[in-house]
This record gives sequence, C-alpha cells and structure tokens, in this order.
Amino acid sequence: HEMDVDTIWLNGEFVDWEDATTHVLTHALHYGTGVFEGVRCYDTENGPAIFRWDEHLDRLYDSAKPYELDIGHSHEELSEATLELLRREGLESCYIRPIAYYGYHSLGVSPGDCPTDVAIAAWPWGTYLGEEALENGVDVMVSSWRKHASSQIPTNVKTTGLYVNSMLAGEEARRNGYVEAIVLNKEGNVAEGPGENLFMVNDGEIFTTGPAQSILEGITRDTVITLAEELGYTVHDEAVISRGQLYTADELFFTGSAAEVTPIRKVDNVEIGAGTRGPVTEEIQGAFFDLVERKTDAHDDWFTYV
Ligand SMILES: Cc1[nH+]cc(COP(=O)(O)O)c(CN[C@@H](CCC(=O)O)C(=O)O)c1O
Repeated sequence: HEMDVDTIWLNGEFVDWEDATTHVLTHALHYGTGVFEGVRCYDTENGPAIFRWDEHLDRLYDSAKPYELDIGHSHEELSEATLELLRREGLESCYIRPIAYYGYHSLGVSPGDCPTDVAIAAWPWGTYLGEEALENGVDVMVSSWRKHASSQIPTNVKTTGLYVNSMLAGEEARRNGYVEAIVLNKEGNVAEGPGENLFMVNDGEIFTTGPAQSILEGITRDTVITLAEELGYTVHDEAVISRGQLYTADELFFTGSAAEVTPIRKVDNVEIGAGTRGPVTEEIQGAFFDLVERKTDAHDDWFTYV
C-alpha cells in the first residue's frame, strides 16, 4: 500500500496494516453505524505532539452515545495505544484516525448482538485541500445538496453515515471544477463544509455557525474562536449566515483538523474580498500555525507529547 506505515491498532492489538480488515457483513458497512475522529500530530519545536487529543477522544465517546455504541475501551487505553502506535511507526507529523463501529454478527438495522470494533490508524497527511490552498485559498461552490437537519441525525458528532452527504456535496463541487463545497442546511442558510467548519469576516468582526445550523462542533472551530478572541476580535459563534452573505463577505475561511485554516477566495466564481487570502484570515492562520508548531507556549495543555 502507498502509506509508509505498517501497523494499525485493532481491538486491543497491534496488527499488520494488511490484516486490519473487517467482514463484508459488518453492520457499519451496511448502515453507516460508526463514529470516528480526525486528529493531527504536529512535529513541534518540542517534539511530536497530538493537538487537542483529549477533546477529540471525548468527542469520540460523545459520538457513540446517540447510537448506544459501547466503545469498550477506556480513554487511557486508547491514549496509550495511540502514543504507542506513533512511537512504533516513528510518526512525527501525521494524521490519526480512530474509529469505533458496530461490527460483524448478524444483519438487520438493529445492531442486536453486533460487537463494537475499535481501530486506530495513523499516517502522514499533507495539506487537506491542496499544497497551495493555505496560502492562495480555494474556490468553492454552494452545493445543490443540503446538509442533514440536526432533527434527522445528530450533526453535532462524527457519525460515519453522515459522510455520504459530504461526499455528494464535495464531489458535485469537484465535478464542476471547484475544490470544495459549502453546504446549506434545510432552511437554506449556511451550515459548513463537507469536512470543515466555516468562518466569515465582516467589518473586522468574525462570524461562524453554531450547532443549531446543523454543523459539527469542530475542535479547530473552538481553537480559532479562542485565538481570535485572544487577538481582540469579537466572535459571533452562533451566527445565522444567509447564502447571499457568502458573496458579500470581506473574508471566508474553512477550519478543520485536516483543513487547518484554509482561506476561501471564490464562491461560485464570485471573488471574496480581493479574491485572495484576507488579512484577518492570514492573522488567524498565522496564530494557529504558531500555536500548533509551538512557536508560542500558550495553551500547552492542548498538546499531548508523544
Ligand atoms: C462535517 C465536518 N465539519 C467540521 C469539521 C472540523 O472539525 P474539527 O476537525 O473538530 O475541527 C469536520 C472534520 N473533518 C475531519 C474528517 C476529514 C475527512 O476527510 O475525513 C477532519 O478534518 O479530520 C467535519 O467532518
């Protein structure tokens, strides 16, 4: 395989990458009944460190709750397994993918006696939306697919089954020559990206959608809100952003563990601001990367050193 990683932690053991498989009648494969996380480990000035691991792990357990999925392993066990995995593979700057799901026993929508399988994989992963994206921004399209409503499925947590909506929206954008989508909710107001939260800058103030807009409660979103407020910005973190406001925004940017802080320079071919990374976006992005690369000693409790 193309990943230069040999081991995956699966159900309490380290197994060879090739042996980390599941049965074709696995419940989650048929019904989307898994929960997962996306976490970055940064090769900081003080050595490799996982960014906001505790918050990500807490969210994994929260994601399991609506589905009554019993993770079956303690936080400590999963943390030790993850640190051991990174040490074994000598991974310093990497992406960590924990997943827990209803496994193989019998089929039928009810998970019945299906066991919980838990796996943790990690691999080097570069810039999520393309090498140039962080500096030059990305061109996005408002998708014709709407986000699930939070009344239809918990959108505030990371359920594997949710991501068919993300794939439909994102692939529609890429099919039409854009890098990524912006997804509106069933009210037709802005929710977020298929795999990112969305921020808007207007007249020096910062706006981002909250859980009532059917979005994932992003950890990078929380980080950026904190950093922006520390920089003196007013942040409206439960904003209702209409589709029209996307086009008239001074600046837009995505946040996510994978996306980090990615400027949006065009929406549906309408240039946002000057059509390049905006000044506030650049300032926030700089603060984010200084933080995760430990060029500042602020928020050291957000780092789990490997
Ligand atoms: C729908 C969605 N919204 C917002 C976010 C940002 O959340 P956070 O990572 O806690 O700041 C993510 C993370 N998307 C993950 C999965 C990406 C993938 O392609 O898979 C990620 O960024 O790791 C989402 O999937």
